[in-house]
Amino acid sequence: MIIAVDGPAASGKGTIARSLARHYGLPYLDTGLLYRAVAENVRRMELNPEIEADAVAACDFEDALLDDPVLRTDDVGKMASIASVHPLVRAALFHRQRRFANQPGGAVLDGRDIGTVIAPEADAKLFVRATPTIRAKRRHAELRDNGSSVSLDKVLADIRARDLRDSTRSAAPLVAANDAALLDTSFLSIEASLQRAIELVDRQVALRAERDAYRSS
Ligand SMILES: Nc1ncnc2c1ncn2[C@@H]1O[C@H](COP(=O)(O)OP(=O)(O)O)[C@@H](O)[C@H]1O
Ligand SMILES: Nc1ccn([C@@H]2O[C@H](COP(=O)(O)OP(=O)(O)O)[C@@H](O)[C@H]2O)c(=O)n1
Repeated sequence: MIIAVDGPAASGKGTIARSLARHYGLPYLDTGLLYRAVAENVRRMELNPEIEADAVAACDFEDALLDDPVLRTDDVGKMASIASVHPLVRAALFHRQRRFANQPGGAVLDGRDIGTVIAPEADAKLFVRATPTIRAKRRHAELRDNGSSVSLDKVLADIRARDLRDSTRSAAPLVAANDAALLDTSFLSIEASLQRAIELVDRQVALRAERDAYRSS
């Protein structure tokens, strides 16, 4: 079973996707980390993420980079959003994500374009959202817990800028797939949003099974 979880920054998609993976016993990939690794590599190579050839040159990174806590910072998130605009960057990361999604037994992936581009055939798709202010408060608390002194205003401004860039780019923009179930976590606790996510996945999987049975009857 492939489960695609998409949504904007700090909507709760990672929390939900990780828990769905545990619940269904599936491997999990946070695809945002791949784009964050490219961004950090661009910085280390002293290249410019706005230049497509520079960003592409940074796509060849060591897997160990994915474990570096620096990838979780706000600045790297912003640079990732700049580098991920380029079609050739997305192409360079495409096969790795497809392979992960297509492994025997399936997988859970979260990102921006999982349900639309990486795994359009996914058995279940969620599009997770929450208001920008609530997302900024969550991300601010998270960054503060990790030792950052960034202000809430700056986090909110960064989230708004990232939403705009991610949803207006021409290559694989942030958009809900037509067949994705919407899950607004603004006023749900983590526990309640997980519960709802499991209900939505189970419902999509049951509907798909019914449809397949009908077609082959
Ligand atoms: N429903 C929720 N209520 C409160 N906090 C949440 C909720 N969902 C996630 N969080 C917290 O918000 C932060 C961002 O969540 P995360 O799952 O990493 O978002 P995303 O993967 O969409 O960027 C984390 O600190 C997480 O614990
Ligand atoms: N599948 C994906 C995942 C992330 N990204 C980009 O990478 C940036 C960082 O993604 P992320 O998922 O780690 O960010 P958060 O939602 O955790 O803040 C996003 O703002 C997107 O621009 C993407 O383009 N496609």
